[in-house]
Amino acid sequence: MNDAPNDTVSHQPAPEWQGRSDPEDGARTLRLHHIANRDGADRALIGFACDAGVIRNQGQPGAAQGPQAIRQAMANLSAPEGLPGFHDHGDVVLAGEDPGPGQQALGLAVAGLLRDHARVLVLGGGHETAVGSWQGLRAALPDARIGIVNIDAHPDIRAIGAAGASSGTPFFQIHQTEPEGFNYAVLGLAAEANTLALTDRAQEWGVTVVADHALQRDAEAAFPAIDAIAARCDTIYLSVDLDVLPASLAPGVSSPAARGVPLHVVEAILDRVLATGKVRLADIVELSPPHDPAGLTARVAALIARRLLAG
Ligand SMILES: N=CN[C@@H](CCC(=O)O)C(=O)O
Ligand SMILES: [Mn+2]
Ligand SMILES: [Mn+2]
Repeated sequence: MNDAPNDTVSHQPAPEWQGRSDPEDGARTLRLHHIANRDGADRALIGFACDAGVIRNQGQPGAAQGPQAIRQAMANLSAPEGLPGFHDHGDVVLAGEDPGPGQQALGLAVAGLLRDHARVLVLGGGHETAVGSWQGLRAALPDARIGIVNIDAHPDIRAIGAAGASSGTPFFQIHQTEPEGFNYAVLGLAAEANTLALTDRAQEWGVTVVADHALQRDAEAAFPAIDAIAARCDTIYLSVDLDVLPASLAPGVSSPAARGVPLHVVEAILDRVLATGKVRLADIVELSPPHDPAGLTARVAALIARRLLAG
């Protein structure tokens, strides 16, 4: 990994992956912890231990513990058929109040990993993770038309106020950097959780929005948006904010959803996006372990991570 840009950022090496083994059942007993850090794997994992953006966004701190909790929940999941392995590159850790230096370090790391891997999965962190994820993809693919698919109750296009950039501003920041060719779809938006100013801005910027109401039974309503972005873009950055899920399943986020989009619908959306063959980069954000006492949200995040590594 590249050197951290300043002393508020450090790198925590990947932990040892450990878990259950069942040798008595023969060869096909691999779990994710068995295939972590295997030579030749073309999938990479990196964490962003940061909740500075959530705190600035008046949210609940805790997302900095997200990467470790997701890894732990992943370890004993079965290794999917056809996934030979993945490399874990540890965490970029931000200690300060400004997420910027951490996002920059994450971006450098992601860019490096994209050179050697077909897909990189980032474990956040608050949704400020997205700025680092996107910077890494842009650095690795300077000429690509990037499409962004964000599965989220919120568009996260808040203007930057006195507090500075936060977990509510990442896609505003990306739009500021590249207003031309801003290809952004938000799937699962909850009208009640966003002011009209934000939905107006989304409309003004040509953001594709599919409401949570349209995604209660199945994922059909999201397919045209996914297919259109795939047709327009060379590569897709897929971001999954766990607060899109109902609070009954994902209580451990800063801003839990009363309604939310059911997990089977989120999974069908993921499969459709992965089936485009254009996902080089994905992230899972907003897990807050202190608000997840039973570890349920981490388990849901782990299922999503497994799918994103495999698909
Ligand atoms: N990451 C973004 N989160 C939401 C949080 C809203 C809330 O705390 O109620 C947002 O900024 O819109
Ligand atoms: Mn978000
Ligand atoms: Mn959200």
